[in-house]
Formats: sequence, structure tokens, C-alpha cells
Amino acid sequence: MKIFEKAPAKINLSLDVLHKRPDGYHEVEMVMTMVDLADRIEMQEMARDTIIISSQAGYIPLDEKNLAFQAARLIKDRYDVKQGVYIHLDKRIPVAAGLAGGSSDAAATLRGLNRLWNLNISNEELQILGAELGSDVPFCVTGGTALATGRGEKLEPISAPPQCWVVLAKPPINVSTSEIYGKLNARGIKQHPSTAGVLSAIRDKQFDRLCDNLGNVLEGVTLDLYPEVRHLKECMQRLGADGVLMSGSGPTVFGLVSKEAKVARIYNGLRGFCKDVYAVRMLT
Ligand SMILES: C[C@](O)(CO)[C@H](O)COP(=O)(O)OP(=O)(O)OC[C@H]1O[C@@H](n2ccc(N)nc2=O)[C@H](O)[C@@H]1O
Ligand SMILES: Nc1ncnc2c1ncn2[C@@H]1O[C@H](COP(=O)(O)OP(=O)(O)OP(=O)(O)O)[C@@H](O)[C@H]1O
Repeated sequence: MKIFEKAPAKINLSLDVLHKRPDGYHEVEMVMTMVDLADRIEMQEMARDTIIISSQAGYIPLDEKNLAFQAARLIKDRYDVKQGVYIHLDKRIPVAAGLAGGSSDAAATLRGLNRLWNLNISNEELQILGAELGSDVPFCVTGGTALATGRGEKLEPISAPPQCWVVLAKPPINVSTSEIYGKLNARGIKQHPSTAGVLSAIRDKQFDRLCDNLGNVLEGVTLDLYPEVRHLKECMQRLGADGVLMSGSGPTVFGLVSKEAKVARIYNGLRGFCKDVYAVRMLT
């Protein structure tokens, strides 16, 4: 049997760091949601007890370093599954972009193999398994929109943000999440984003208030290290996006846009100097 799963990209509408923990991770408070840009994952049963990964993308690992491979191995080990699986990743989310592409592939693999092998694992259990693979994986298991705390694995679902367009642009650089967290001075954060403001704007479906409250404490770190990300953010603002923010640890910058008429102008303006630009809808 062969099954398919979609693995959408995430963006952080708010990303605050409360403190650095003794285990090295940072205690966060984030509002995360998904956008309509997704990898497609095909999973096919194999009688032979092995995991094989393939992808058209030449720039991701296809061995045990791949997060989909790790997800398949984890579920096989924990549930004592003796069958194998062939997993094809049709990558559409840019890699190492701050859009949780690998995490979403891992989450989609957990969901898919749960179905393929009739394991009847609850979403809560899949999220607990996912947390072993990465901090963003539990959110990607269920998706939607959520307030994430802890190191990102404690999730409280909330209602969807007001419907809008999302323009994403990724400069041609790779940013390491651990490097950006490592360079953040958690005690010296001067202005924390208003996660409460983002939550209330979403609850009241107030698009303008949502745009005014977007905030990410990692943005300053990445913008100082990579001036091209700052430049991209300024361009998106100049081109008229209603709210602009870097996602995760970057380098992707997203712009929220309410009027469809503006989207083409922003997209074309960015495409003039940036290859990786996408105009998508917020997933609601
Ligand atoms: C930046 C975000 O993508 C925002 O959603 C996440 O916080 C990071 O999620 P992720 O990439 O799944 O992160 P992980 O794979 O768990 O961790 C990568 C590295 O980021 C740092 N890290 C991650 C999460 C967190 N709450 N505190 C951290 O300090 C740690 O150095 C860790 O070694
Ligand atoms: N299935 C996968 N898809 C993409 N990258 C993967 C995958 N598996 C492993 N990787 C590796 O993971 C690293 C991070 O890639 P990913 O696209 O997940 O980053 P990201 O979007 O910045 O993640 P996050 O937002 O969760 O920090 C890359 O170095 C890549 O080689």
C-alpha cells in the first residue's frame, strides 16, 4: 500500500524567549501557524525491514540524518514494527529557512506511518514522540495555530488568524538555529514581543492589530549577523506588506498582506533580487 501526507511550512507570528534553561534549551512563548506551502510525502510499504529515503532535492541528507528517516526509525522501534518503508520527499519548502521544513516532514512521517501500519497512536502520543526529534515537531504533528511554550513542545490550540496572503522570501544563505539561539543574550532582551497582543488580535480577528504586534526576539540576532536579511525585511516593508517579520531563527522573512491587489507588486519587487519568493495563503 502507498499513502500520501502533506507537510506544510510554519511561521512564527510571535517568538519570545523567557530564559535560558539549565539543559541548554530556551524557554519560549510562541504563536505558530501554518501556511499553504508544503512538501509532499509518499510512503510505501516494503516487506524488507529497512527505511529508504529519496527526494528530488539534491541538497538534503537521505540517510539517518534526514528527519523523516529518524521519525520512521523511532516509530518502528517504539511499536516494534518489522516491515520497512520507502519514503519519497517531494521538497517544496526551502531548506534551513526557519520554516520547519524538516520538522514538518518528520511530523508527516509519524502521521503517515501511524495510518500505514494501523498503529492507532493518538495525536498526543505522536507529539510526545515528535518532541524526541525536535522542538518544532510536536506543533507540526497537528498544525493549525497554537501557543507553544516550554521549549516549543507544550501546545495550546487557538483559533486561526484572520485570512490573508503571506509572501515569503528567503535570501540565499543558511542559518543555524543553534547558532542563533547561542548568540541570543536572554537576560539582555530589551523589548519582548507582545504575545498577548498577538493572541488577542487573533481572537478578535483584527488583522491590523495582528500586524502591529508581530515580534521575534531572534530577529535582532540574525539581522545583525546577516545584513541581507535586514535588507529583505526593509524591502518588504517598502513594497507595502502590512506586517513583516522574520520566521523562527531565519533567514526567511514573511509579509502579511490583506489585499490581493498588493501581492503581485510585492512578489515581483522581491523577485527582482531574490530567487526564493512565494506568495501563499495562511492555512485556516
Ligand atoms: C526557532 C524555532 O524554529 C521556532 O519555532 C524553534 O524554536 C527551533 O526548533 P527546532 O529547529 O525544531 O529546534 P531543535 O532541533 O529542537 O533544536 C535546535 C537547537 O536550537 C536550540 N534551541 C531550540 C529550541 C529551544 N526552545 N531552545 C533552543 O535553545 C538548541 O541549541 C538546539 O540544539
Ligand atoms: N526532511 C528534511 N528536509 C529538510 N531538511 C532536512 C530534512 N532532514 C534533515 N534536514 C536537515 O535539517 C537542517 C534544517 O533544515 P530545515 O529545513 O528543517 O530547517 P528550518 O526550516 O530552519 O527548521 P526550523 O524552523 O525547525 O529551525 C538542514 O541542515 C537539513 O540538511
